[in-house]
This record gives sequence, C-alpha cells and structure tokens, in this order.
Amino acid sequence: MFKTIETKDQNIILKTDNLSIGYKSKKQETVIAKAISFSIKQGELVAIVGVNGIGKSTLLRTLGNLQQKIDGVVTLENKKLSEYSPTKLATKISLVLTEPIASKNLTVLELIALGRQPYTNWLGTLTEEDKIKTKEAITWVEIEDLQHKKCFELSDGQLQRVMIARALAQDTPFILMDEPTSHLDLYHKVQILKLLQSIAHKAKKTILFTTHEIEVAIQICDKMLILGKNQSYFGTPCELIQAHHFEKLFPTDMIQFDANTGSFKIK
Ligand SMILES: Nc1ncnc2c1ncn2[C@@H]1O[C@H](COP(=O)(O)OP(=O)(O)OP(=O)(O)O)[C@@H](O)[C@H]1O
Repeated sequence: MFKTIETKDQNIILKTDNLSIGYKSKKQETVIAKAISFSIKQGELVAIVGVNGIGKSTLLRTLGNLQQKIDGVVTLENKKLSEYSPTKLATKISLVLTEPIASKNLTVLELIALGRQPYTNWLGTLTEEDKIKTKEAITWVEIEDLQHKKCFELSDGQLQRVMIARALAQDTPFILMDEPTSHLDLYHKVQILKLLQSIAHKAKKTILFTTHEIEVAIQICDKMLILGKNQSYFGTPCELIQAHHFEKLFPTDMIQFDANTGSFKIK
C-alpha cells in the first residue's frame, strides 16, 4: 500500500551522534541537551520522554530540520540531514507538531490532501496518485465518516487522527510527532498509540514521537529515548527498565518508578 525503502546499515533510518540541541542567537548560544546518540530502524515506533522543558520538542524540531542543531551529527538514510534540500526532505520526513492548525475551515479531505503538497505542481493540482494516497490514508486511520466534515467540527481525538492521516498521505518513510496524545483521555491515548504502532509495523513507517505517557509508551513502543540535559538513554523499554533508567527521570521525593510493574508510584 505504502512505499517501503531500502537502506544500508541494517535498515537504520535515522542516526544521531553526540548531538547537542538548543538555541542560537547572535549574542549567545544556549545548549538545552547534549550527548544525544541513538539510531532508529525502519518500522520502529519510538517515544521521546523526559521532564517538562528538558527539550523534547526542541529535539523533534531539530530532527525535522526546523531549527539548527548546536553540535553533533544527524543522518537520515545515511546522508547528513543538513545536505537535504527542503523539497527533498518533505518527501522523507512528515511532521505533526502541536501548533493549532491554521486551516480549520478546510474539510478533513482537503486538509489530508495538503499532505500531498511535496508532490504536486505549484498550482497544487492533485493527480490520480495523489487522490489514491489521500484515500488510502483515510482508510488506514478509519475516518471515512469524517472526511466531509470541517476541521473545526472535530473533537481533539478526531483531529489527531486527521493529522496522522495527513502525515500518511505525505507518504514519507519517517514521521515525527509532537505529543500526539495530549488532551486525550486514556482510552483515546491508547487508541492513537496503537494506531501509530500498527502504522509503524504494518506500513513499515518509522515513527518518533514525544509524550508524557511514559507508562503507556513502555507497553507499546519498540524503543524509547529518555532525554536528559547531559545524558540521554536509548533502548527497548525492557532494557531501560532493567538498567534502572526510569528511576532517574523525576526527582525521587514524590514519585518512584516500580520496575516490577513498569509504573510510577506516589510516595
Ligand atoms: N524559541 C526558543 N528560544 C529559546 N529557548 C526556547 C525556545 N523554545 C523553547 N525554549 C526553551 O527550550 C527548553 C526546552 O523546551 P521544549 O519545549 O523543547 O521542552 P519539552 O521537553 O518539549 O517541554 P514540555 O514537556 O513542557 O512540552 C525550555 O527551557 C524552553 O524554555
């Protein structure tokens, strides 16, 4: 249904090596987090977790090339991220960010079709292939009944599914999502993450997302990145639990991670 891609280096799609992220101005450079090294393979669902303000969104924007890294190397399909043109990058990475969409007056179908922009001509004319990819994305996310609604008529959970469909219509091998489960109840959080898991595993998309739902992510994700200011930890949830890395996530005065249940307990 969707394109799969072949890469060298054991199907590694994205790799960071000693990456530092942060903000640069003419006067100063602020490092938010450093020494971030990890690699993600095709078809993996990966969560970035960490305390508020640690730099999860900054990392996601850096990986999407929306902002400059401070130091280190990011490679996408064995090529440096900085060597991609914006047009080429749009065929490799789709981004679902938390900013409210400006185009809520569009219908769901129109919004999802915007995902085809990297492939359309300057008039935005949709080809048969663009229409097929748009329909496929709608079917995958099971929102056929919503397609003619206006986006402002949707609930948060429905809108989140629509944004995922738009990313799928863009048909990139790699999808970056900032907090796809925010504002959702537990049932809908799990529903969205299960959907992302099935897209990763069945359509062989590589999905990297930020979340505060650590306990749900432990149960659903293939790998996780625990982001810290000076050191980050990457691995399968099981490896991270066994290495006691979740214990270091929050100050221990109020909450403690229980490695037996994979959950946090209030002290
Ligand atoms: N445009 C900016 N210029 C300078 N500093 C910024 C900018 N945007 C964010 N920051 C700072 O970068 C740090 C990391 O912010 P970021 O939003 O990446 O964290 P986060 O882990 O996603 O947080 P949260 O979990 O609260 O969403 C914060 O200290 C924030 O104040």
